[in-house]
Amino acid sequence: MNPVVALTVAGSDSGGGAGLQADLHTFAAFGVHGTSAVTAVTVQNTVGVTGVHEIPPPLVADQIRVVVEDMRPGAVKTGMLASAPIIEAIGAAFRRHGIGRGGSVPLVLDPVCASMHGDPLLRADALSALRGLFAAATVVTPNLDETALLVGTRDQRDAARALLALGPAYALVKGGHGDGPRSRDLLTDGTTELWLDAARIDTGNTHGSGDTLAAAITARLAGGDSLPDAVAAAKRYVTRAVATSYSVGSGHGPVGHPPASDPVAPPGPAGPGSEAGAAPAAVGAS
Ligand SMILES: Nc1ncnc2c1ncn2[C@@H]1O[C@H](COP(=O)(O)OP(=O)(O)O)[C@@H](O)[C@H]1O
Ligand SMILES: Cc1ncc(COP(=O)(O)OP(=O)(O)O)c(N)n1
Repeated sequence: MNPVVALTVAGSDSGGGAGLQADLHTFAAFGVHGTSAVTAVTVQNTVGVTGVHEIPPPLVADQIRVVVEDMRPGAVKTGMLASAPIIEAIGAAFRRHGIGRGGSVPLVLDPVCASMHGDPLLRADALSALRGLFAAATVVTPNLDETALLVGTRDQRDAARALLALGPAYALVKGGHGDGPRSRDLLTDGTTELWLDAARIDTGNTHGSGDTLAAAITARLAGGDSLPDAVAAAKRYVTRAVATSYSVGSGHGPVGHPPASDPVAPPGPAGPGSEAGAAPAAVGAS
């Protein structure tokens, strides 16, 4: 049986811990075939980011086009988007190919602004372009540093409200960078609230945790989960990923990517991977 397909639109982390490398590891752990549109190449290791080379915007859009036309991803994730022109090219490509709200393919938007060391991964003048992409998202998944930049607050409920005003169907506001004993993330669509709670694991090796959470949501959405079910499965997965993190290099090591305990089932005979399912995938974008 052929696997379902997911697409990540993200930057490369030469250290292999975060970015599209973490996304592809996560997709594979869920049994999902991972594809990628590279937005930027970062010069990065466990200590920090020392260089960024942006990919020309038409080339980013073309990577999306060839993947979508040929392989029909069931869900799409965005990570490091680097600059306003790249974000605008991606937004146009998403509209053209029916990705995100208003289309048939769910979109998980992780608004990456900086690495865990504070190195910028988004140009300062690109914040408004990034906010402009939110209306296309099924869910946005910022951490509290990102909510401070995007909507001016670190309070999880206030941030979720302000994010939803920008148009995504759901906001998942991560609380993971605090110092408390729990790792609590808030998922809301403005009507219902779901707190995803796990014990904080005592480790400095959490590089790639945000990417892994968002990629796991994407994998489960590609398999047809509802958004709340996908987020619950992804939270369970990222907790295991942090629990299996390891030291490599002299800085913050990466989270592990163990096989998922609830992998995505391949599509049935009429699914998106079969000839009978050759129409564009419609897997519950909300
Ligand atoms: N030490 C930890 N123990 C358990 N869960 C963690 C830990 N660090 C992060 N997480 C979880 O990993 C996910 C990603 O969190 P976070 O590190 O805040 O993202 P980002 O990498 O975008 O900053 C969240 O669900 C968070 O609660
Ligand atoms: C190329 C690239 N993309 C994203 C990140 C950030 O990864 P994330 O998992 O959100 O967070 P940290 O691991 O940096 O806390 C990155 N570093 N590089």
